[in-house]
Amino acid sequence: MLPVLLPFRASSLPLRKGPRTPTDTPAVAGAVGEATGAAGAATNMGSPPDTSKTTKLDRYNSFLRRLNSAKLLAASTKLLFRATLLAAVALILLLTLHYPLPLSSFASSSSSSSSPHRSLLSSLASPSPSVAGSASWVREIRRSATPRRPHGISVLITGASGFVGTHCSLALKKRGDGVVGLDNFNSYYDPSLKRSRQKLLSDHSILVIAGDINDSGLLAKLFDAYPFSHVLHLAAQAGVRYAAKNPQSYVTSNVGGLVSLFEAAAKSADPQPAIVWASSSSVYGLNSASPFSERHRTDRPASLYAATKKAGEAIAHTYNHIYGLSVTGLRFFTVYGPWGRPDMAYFFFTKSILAGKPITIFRTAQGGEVARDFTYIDDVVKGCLGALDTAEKSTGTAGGRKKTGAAQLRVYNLGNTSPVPVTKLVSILEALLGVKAKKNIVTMPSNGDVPFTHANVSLAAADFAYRPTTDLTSGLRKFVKWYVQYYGIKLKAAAAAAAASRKEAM
Ligand SMILES: O=C(O)[C@H]1O[C@H](OP(=O)(O)OP(=O)(O)OC[C@H]2O[C@@H](n3ccc(=O)[nH]c3=O)[C@H](O)[C@@H]2O)[C@H](O)[C@@H](O)[C@@H]1O
Repeated sequence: MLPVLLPFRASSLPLRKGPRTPTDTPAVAGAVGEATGAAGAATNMGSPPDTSKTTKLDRYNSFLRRLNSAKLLAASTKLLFRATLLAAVALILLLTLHYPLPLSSFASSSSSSSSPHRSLLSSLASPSPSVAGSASWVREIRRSATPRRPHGISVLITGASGFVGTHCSLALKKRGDGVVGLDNFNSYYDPSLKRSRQKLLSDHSILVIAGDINDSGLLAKLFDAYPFSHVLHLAAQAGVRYAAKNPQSYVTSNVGGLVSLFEAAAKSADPQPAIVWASSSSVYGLNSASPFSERHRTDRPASLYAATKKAGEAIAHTYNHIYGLSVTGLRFFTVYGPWGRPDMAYFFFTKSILAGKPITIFRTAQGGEVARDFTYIDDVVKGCLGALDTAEKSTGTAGGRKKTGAAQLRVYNLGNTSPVPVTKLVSILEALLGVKAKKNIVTMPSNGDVPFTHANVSLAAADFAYRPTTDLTSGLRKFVKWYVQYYGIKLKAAAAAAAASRKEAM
């Protein structure tokens, strides 16, 4: 809320308008009063005082004094008003910087331009942010969080402007559930893509709050604003190889952020929500038994990323055990699709292939193919919704004081069940883009990658009918369609340019 200013109305004071005279200033008015008084005293010595004159003079003097003190008051009031106004403007500026615009303040024009991210940037300039905790902020949250169907759920989605977060938000909203997003819009990859996703969600009346999961005050306010039945916790530092470059960011988001969220859910939320969160197939690490089953060992992570996700599963156990939080971990297997993550291979391969630039394809130390159980986003979304729908209530009391019984604790693989070599992924992309890739085949660097992943999803199939249905070619076709539309690429022209640059390089 903006501070409400109630300025004095200087004009309501009895001040004379018109040109200034010497009596307009207190110093001159005082001098006039004193001189008149001295003259009066001299007259008193010789003859009876003309009381009518002195009384008039006294009245006149006192009127002048009142007039001048009123003017002084008016002048200082004006000064105070201006200073308050200035301070208010400074405060508004400060708050705008700290709390970027909520989604609802975006222009609601549903741009059909080939590059919506550009139109979004202009809409970001629109003012009127709501401050966390203010009445209008709470109203916006309640509007977005309230389900529109009988028995609908209300979900707080962290990482809502991320890849999986965006798709899950839309799917939940579509079926009538309430959704509020939280995202810190960090710059791990192009934040304008995250803002474009936010705009997409805005167009579907989904509010995304700009904020960090490590901000426990903000989390408390969110849980105060609405009794969310569920949290879908997707905010994380993703990426396997980046962990070697920026290890601390993984600890901050995937361990610190997770604890911060569990703390708020256990102790601030009333009632405690059920939590579904994103773990990762990477927890299987050096596991060689295949396909990966939830019963397999996960104590040999190959990257710090994997180690923080594994730590998350252990932390989930603790909060479930102590506070009765209902927690479900989902081990995602290399999720891909429209609105995807630019740090992932399928995404940046596409960009490089279209630009006629070389791509690096890893092979194992033994010279074998590296393969992934690439999973299409729509299948993963179905898995997320299935997990939310079958999540039982938490059993802890508000304030995290005690639990009334054992709470649900689950973990599921969400994969595609059919690993595909990376070389095959590249040849599918080449066919879809109509461009041959320039390939550098190198031995997989030992910075966290594993040679293959392969999901056994029988547990998710049994518990919430999870059945992946999208093969890699169909899924990549949808991705490429989105990619060229989003970036405004004319595929034929791009293919011709890439072919020309290939010829040049030969
Ligand atoms: O499912 C998972 O557990 C993980 O999936 C992905 O990790 P990753 O499978 O390594 O996905 P990409 O980075 O897109 O790599 C895909 C495949 O391409 C290979 N690759 C990657 C990069 C490159 O330059 N060349 C290359 O051949 C990788 O070795 C891998 O086999 C995500 O980045 C993680 O956030 C997620 O948790």
